[in-house]
Amino acid sequence: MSQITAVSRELGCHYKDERLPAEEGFAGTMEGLSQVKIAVRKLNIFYQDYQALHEVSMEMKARKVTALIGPSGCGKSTFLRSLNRLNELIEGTRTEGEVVIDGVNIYDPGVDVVGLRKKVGIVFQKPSAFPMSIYENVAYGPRIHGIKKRTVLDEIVETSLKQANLWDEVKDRLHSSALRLSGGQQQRLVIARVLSVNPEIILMDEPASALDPISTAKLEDLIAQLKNEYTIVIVTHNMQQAARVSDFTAFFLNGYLVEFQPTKELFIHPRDKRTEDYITGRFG
Ligand SMILES: Nc1ncnc2c1ncn2[C@@H]1O[C@H](COP(=O)(O)OP(=O)(O)OP(=O)(O)O)[C@@H](O)[C@H]1O
Repeated sequence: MSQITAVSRELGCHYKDERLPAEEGFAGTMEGLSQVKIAVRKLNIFYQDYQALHEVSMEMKARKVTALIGPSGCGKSTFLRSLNRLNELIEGTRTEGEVVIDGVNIYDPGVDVVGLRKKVGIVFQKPSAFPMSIYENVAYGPRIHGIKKRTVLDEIVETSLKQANLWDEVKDRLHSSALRLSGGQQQRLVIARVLSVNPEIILMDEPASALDPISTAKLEDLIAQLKNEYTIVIVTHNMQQAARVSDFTAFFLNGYLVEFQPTKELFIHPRDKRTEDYITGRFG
């Protein structure tokens, strides 16, 4: 099965080259009316003298999943990390342009970075449970933000684990080491940890790339649930995954945003030849 046929299956429709009628009426529907949560304007990012992103502008909508796709090294992770100012932890990086979240440019002087990273949580590729109990992994963030009362922490831990679809699997061993969990469980634990501090946006950098197919399916189900409450931006190498989980897809190439469209539109009617070449597997 070709890559594009596999993607078409996930979308429940057909790519134009498959010579079946493409779906119409995608743009301009309710999608167009949802609120913009993150607006990126003319973003340039440099590692020392190397420019990793060039004049990237795009808007991500509230309670939608936006997927970032593109070949290795095209700038997806750099872009993702710019959304909660994580790049500045890497020495020698420089950012120009604006990332406006709920009307505030997060690069303005005076922005509280700790508060920003609470509001915009991130999940990385490799599940990174802390070497402590399951309970303490989830209670860690709320404790740092000043919550001490045990009953409140208990409630946060339970709610976050339930939201991350992990509660039933761990409720009888909350005080055993998180490192004994499987990779898929650890990844959901990390998501519970992110949820425990009440974020509004969740960034995910290839969250399923180290997971087996069953854990990946669970994670994708979880993403579908979480978007009812959170705005999600996900980097993925897997186009079928982008087709399955996202509402919008951005295609990056060599540090440039080549195309950004509703996911179905991008996969059925790519506007740019380079997007078409990438999604049909001609390179990447
Ligand atoms: N810390 C760094 N120092 C210098 N250059 C970097 C650094 N991190 C990334 N780069 C460079 O910036 C460019 C974009 O990297 P980035 O990791 O954002 O791409 P990516 O699309 O996420 O790649 P991948 O899919 O392989 O993770 C690459 O050329 C990379 O080599």
